[in-house]
Amino acid sequence: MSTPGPDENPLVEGLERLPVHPTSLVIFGGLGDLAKRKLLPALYNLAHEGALPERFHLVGTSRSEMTDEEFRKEAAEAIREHSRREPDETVLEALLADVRWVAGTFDSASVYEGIAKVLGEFDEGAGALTLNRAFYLSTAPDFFPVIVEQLGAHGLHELPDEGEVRIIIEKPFGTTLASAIDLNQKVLSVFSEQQVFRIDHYLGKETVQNMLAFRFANRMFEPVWNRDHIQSVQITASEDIGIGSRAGYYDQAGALRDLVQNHMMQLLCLLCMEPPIDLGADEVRNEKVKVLKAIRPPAPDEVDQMAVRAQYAKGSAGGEDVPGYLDEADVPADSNTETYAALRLHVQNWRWAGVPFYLRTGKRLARKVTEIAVTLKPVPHVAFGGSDPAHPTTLMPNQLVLTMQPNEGVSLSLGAKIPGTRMRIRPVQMDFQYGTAFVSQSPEAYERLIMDAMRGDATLFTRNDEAEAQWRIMDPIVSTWEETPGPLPQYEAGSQGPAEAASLLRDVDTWRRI
Ligand SMILES: NC(=O)C1=CN([C@@H]2O[C@H](COP(=O)(O)OP(=O)(O)OC[C@H]3O[C@@H](n4cnc5c(N)ncnc54)[C@H](OP(=O)(O)O)[C@@H]3O)[C@@H](O)[C@H]2O)C=CC1
Ligand SMILES: O=C1O[C@H](COP(=O)(O)O)[C@@H](O)[C@H](O)[C@H]1O
Repeated sequence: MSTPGPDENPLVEGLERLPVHPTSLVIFGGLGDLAKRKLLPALYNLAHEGALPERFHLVGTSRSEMTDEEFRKEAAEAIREHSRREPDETVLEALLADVRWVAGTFDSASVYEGIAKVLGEFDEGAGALTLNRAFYLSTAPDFFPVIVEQLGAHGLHELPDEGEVRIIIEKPFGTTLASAIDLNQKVLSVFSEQQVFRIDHYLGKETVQNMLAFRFANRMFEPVWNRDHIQSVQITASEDIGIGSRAGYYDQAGALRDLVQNHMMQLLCLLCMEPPIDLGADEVRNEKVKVLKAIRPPAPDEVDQMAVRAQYAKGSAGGEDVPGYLDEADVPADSNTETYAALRLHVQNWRWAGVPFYLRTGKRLARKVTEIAVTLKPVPHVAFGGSDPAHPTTLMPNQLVLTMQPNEGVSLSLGAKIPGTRMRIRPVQMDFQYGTAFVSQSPEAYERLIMDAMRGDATLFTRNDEAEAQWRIMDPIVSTWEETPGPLPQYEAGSQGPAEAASLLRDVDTWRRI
C-alpha cells in the first residue's frame, strides 16, 4: 500500500465549491501596474491549471489608444515578465486569442458603449450558453464612483435574463469612514451587496487562510485561545522596501491607511473571531464584524497613548545607502505622512478582555516579514528554581508565531530540559514549514481571489459593514494625526523602527526583533 503524498488525500474538504461559469471579465486599468504585475499573470496561471471556464473572455480598458492585437502583445509581455511560472506559449496564446481593448476615459459614455458592444459579441458567439460578467476596477480609487455610475447608466450592472454580473473593487475602499460610507452608498445604489467583491489581497494568501485551518481544525488551541492564557498578541507587517515610485498615492495614504486599516485589521479579525458555523461568506464575515465592533476606537485624547507614527530617515537597505522619506522623488519636503504606524488595540469582549494587541507596520524596516506572535502567560509556579531565592529561575513564556511571509509556517516555542545532570530549561522551537510540508507551489493571492469572485464566493472579500467598521476604528487616529503638526519622529532606514513605539507596550511585553 502506498502512502499518499503530502498534498494528496486531504482529511477534510471545505464546503462544496461553487462552479465557475463561463465569464467575460473586463479590467478597468487593463494595463496598469496592478494588472501587469498581478492580474494578468494570475489569469495566466489559472489558465495553466485549467481552472478558468472553457469560455472565458478578457477585455481591457483605459485611455491608451491601441488595437486588440497591441493589447494582446502587451498582456503577453506582462505575463512573461511577472508570472510565477514560465509561461507555456500554447496556453498563453489560447488565453489571449480573442482579447479586446476599449480605449477612452472612464467618464465617457463611449467606453461603456464599446464594452457593451464587445460583451454582446461574446454573448452571441456563446450561442445558448449564458456568459456571466465581471468588472474589475483596477484603477485609482477616485474613479470607482464614476465607473459604477456609468456601468449602471448603461445597464451593464445586470443581465436581462439569467447570468450574474459581479464587480470587483480594489483597495483602498475609502480614505475615511465618511468616504467609505459614501462609496458604499454609491456602489449599492447600482449593484446589490451580493454582486460586490471588495478586494483585500491578504485574504487571498494561503497562510492567511491557514489561520482558519489552524484555529478551527485543531482542538488543542481553542482551550488556550483566550484572555486566561494569552498575555499579548503582536502583529507585524514590516517591509524593507521604500515607497519607490508610488509617492503620489502613498503620500496621501500613509502606513495606517495603506496597510493597517485593511490587511492588518483582517489578520486581527481572523485571529480573534469566534468559530463560524461554516465557511460561507455570511458566517465568516458576521464573525469578523463582531470582532471589529468589539474594538473601541480611541478618543482623540487617547490617540497618543495608543498609536505611534514615524517616518524613515536615510539609512541602508540591501547593503546600499537609501534616502529618507522626505528626500524620495515627489514627496513634499514638509510631508507629515507616516511610513510607520504602531497601535495598541483591545478587543473588548468575553474572550479577549484585557489582552493587548500590538500592531506595527512600516516601510524601510530591517526586513520584510508578516507574522502574528501570540505570547502565552507564564506558568503559575516555577518548580525548577532551586533553593536560592537570589537567583529565581525565569522561564520564557510559550510563544506561537504564525509567519505569513516569507518562510511561511508556524512555530511554537517550548521550554525544554538542556541535556545534563542539572535541571536547566531553555526555549526550543517546534516548526511547521509550508515549503517542506507541502510540495506544491502556493497560488498567488490574486489567483484565488479572481477565481472566487467569478464563482460568486465572497468569503474572502470585505463586506460593506466590515469596511466601515474598519474605518470606524482608524478614523480618530487619522484625524488626530492630521490635526497634529509634525515633524514626525524618524527611524533609520533598515532599522527596527522608532524608539517611540516602545511606549505602547506594557512592561511585561517587548517588540519582537524584525
Ligand atoms: N499597484 C499595486 O501594487 C497595487 C495596486 N492596488 C490598487 O489597484 C488599483 C490600480 O492601481 P495601479 O495599477 O497601481 O494603478 P495604475 O495607475 O498603474 O493603473 C491604472 C490605469 O488607469 C488608467 N487611467 C488613469 N486615468 C484614467 C482615466 N481618466 N480614464 C481611463 N483610464 C485611466 C491608466 O492607463 P492609461 O494611461 O492608459 O489611461 C492606468 O494605467 C488602485 O486602486 C490601487 O490602490 C492595490 C494593491 C497593490
Ligand atoms: O496593499 C499593499 O500591500 C503591499 C504589501 O503586500 P505584500 O503582499 O507584499 O505583503 C504594500 O507594499 C503596499 O504598500 C500596499 O499598498
